[in-house]
Amino acid sequence: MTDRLDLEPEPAAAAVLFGDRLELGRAFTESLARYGEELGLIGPLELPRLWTRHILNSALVAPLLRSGRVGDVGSGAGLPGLVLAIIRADVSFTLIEPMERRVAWLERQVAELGLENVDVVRARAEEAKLNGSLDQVTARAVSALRTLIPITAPLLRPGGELVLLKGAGVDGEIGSAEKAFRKFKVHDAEVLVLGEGVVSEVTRVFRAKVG
Ligand SMILES: C[S@@+](CC[C@H](N)C(=O)[O-])C[C@H]1O[C@@H](n2cnc3c(N)ncnc32)[C@H](O)[C@@H]1O
Repeated sequence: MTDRLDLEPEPAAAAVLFGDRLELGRAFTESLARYGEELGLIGPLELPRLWTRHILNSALVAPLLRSGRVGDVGSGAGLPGLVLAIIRADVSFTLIEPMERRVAWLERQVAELGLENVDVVRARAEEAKLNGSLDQVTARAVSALRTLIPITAPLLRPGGELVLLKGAGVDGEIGSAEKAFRKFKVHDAEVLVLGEGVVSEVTRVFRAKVG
């Protein structure tokens, strides 16, 4: 599989984003390229753009994290949670994922990469028994804000922050999520566009405080 993958088409951005963790980032990406399709973690069409669309897309979020405890809801293949844990060794990550096969993959990657800042919890976010304990919550490609806010916001401590990776339709999602904003006390919401002029595919983040 790796012969179909251009592992690092944007080396300057990769060096800046990963710094001295670049080798670990490459090791994770190579594992995902090798086993991701077979394990149902990543579609075959995504392999050639694994680095630009998935790894760098996740890595761009790293500077938004404060030191503390971050939960990644619906980690799946480890996006963005494992990529962020590789870059931010100073942050404690809890990867929340209900599917057994994906949890096994995440646990194996944590062991193989030697990451000491990651716990993996097998659960749906709404059943994860983490309510009110996290400083920030990330999620990528899990669901629209209208349904994502009710499962992510309760995990945060008062004043905690949502850092949700979103597509180009994020403004429409915000318009449809007003009821959830009110119910879960979401405020100071903003959309950040990360990586403009640095990478070929920018990352959009919905960031907001809760409580
Ligand atoms: C489309 S995948 C995206 C995976 C990864 N975040 C990515 O960007 O590639 C959605 C993931 O969310 C998980 N998921 C769905 N509902 C969830 C819930 N209520 N709590 C936690 N994870 C959930 C699924 O099992 C799946 O792994």
